Amino acid sequence: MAVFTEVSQDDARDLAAKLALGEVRELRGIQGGIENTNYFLTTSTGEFVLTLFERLSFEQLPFYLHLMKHLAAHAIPVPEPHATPGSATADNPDGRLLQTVCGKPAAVVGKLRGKSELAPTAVHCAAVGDMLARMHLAGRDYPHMQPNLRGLAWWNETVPVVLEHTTPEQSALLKGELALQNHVAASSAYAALPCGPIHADLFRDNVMFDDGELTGFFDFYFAGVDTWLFDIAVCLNDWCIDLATGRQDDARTQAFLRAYNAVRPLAAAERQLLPVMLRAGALRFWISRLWDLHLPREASMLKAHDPTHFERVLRQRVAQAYRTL
Ligand SMILES: Nc1ncnc2c1ncn2[C@@H]1O[C@H](COP(=O)(O)OP(=O)(O)OP(=O)(O)O)[C@@H](O)[C@H]1O
Ligand SMILES: N[C@@H](CCO)C(=O)O
Repeated sequence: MAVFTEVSQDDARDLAAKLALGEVRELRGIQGGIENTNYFLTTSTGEFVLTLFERLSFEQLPFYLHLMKHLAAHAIPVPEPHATPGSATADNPDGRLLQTVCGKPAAVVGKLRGKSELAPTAVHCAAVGDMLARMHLAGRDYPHMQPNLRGLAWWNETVPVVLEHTTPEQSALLKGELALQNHVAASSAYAALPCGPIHADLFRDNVMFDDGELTGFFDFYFAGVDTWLFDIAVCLNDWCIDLATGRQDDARTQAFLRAYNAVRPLAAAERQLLPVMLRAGALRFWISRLWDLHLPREASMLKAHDPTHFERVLRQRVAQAYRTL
């Protein structure tokens, strides 16, 4: 269960008072998630999610919290972070969104309606594609900058660490794909890709649906400024594949891309680089899953995600790229 840090009723009462959320009715640890400590917090004024950040620092967090606030203000359905009343200033019109609970950085955001759709149809994929394009456009005037902290620099740092735990065939694939991504990142086509704040982890378990309606994107804590195409690739690799084999599902892929394109048409460089970006998206999560499995955090009592899933997805994407050459 994803409660690395126990929050007491007293802590919750103090926080609710500080944020003017009313009287605490219930505080319940959330099962699921592998990064942060999450609680559902019910008060006399509503339902919220309290997150204690286990890895991100006080310096890194304002980027994510202000991004959520910005997107919510642009009608993108995301959980809205709550500010300490009266903390808004001319320099910081959103107010103080970051709190401290049990010595850790923490935030309280609105609870979204619904549940994740783990077996999506083409209709769900179209809804995600449409909203992702809207989110990218809404982020264009977001004034803060923080790179994708799980981008190419992190892959270059982390691959040598995980290679100790992989077979010779896996090591060859990891090294070859990393070399390819470094080469692509230095190309003029890559430099032409449009960039902005991206979610970077928009898997099925980070989107809510209620009765068929998309009610929100959440878990923005891997967001960063990167290419919009990387966000698209991450989605296609999770929403639009056959989960058993890692193979692309053409109907769902087309539905996603058509809906995205209807809001924001893909640029020529994006069409050109989509196959290699799908490989980048698979590589990113293969690396992080290897890292989470073989270098677990001390407090982790969690079931790590299976890295071989993304090895399969990557091998499928490599084979697919050759087919389209
Ligand atoms: N704003 C929200 N509204 C409703 N439910 C939420 C919200 N935020 C989190 N949850 C619930 O809490 C669970 C865990 O949250 P989350 O996915 O953010 O975990 P995490 O450990 O921070 O991240 P990760 O998915 O990267 O492991 C979600 O699956 C969801 O059920
Ligand atoms: N979405 C990630 C988990 C961390 O957000 C994965 O499936 O590996």
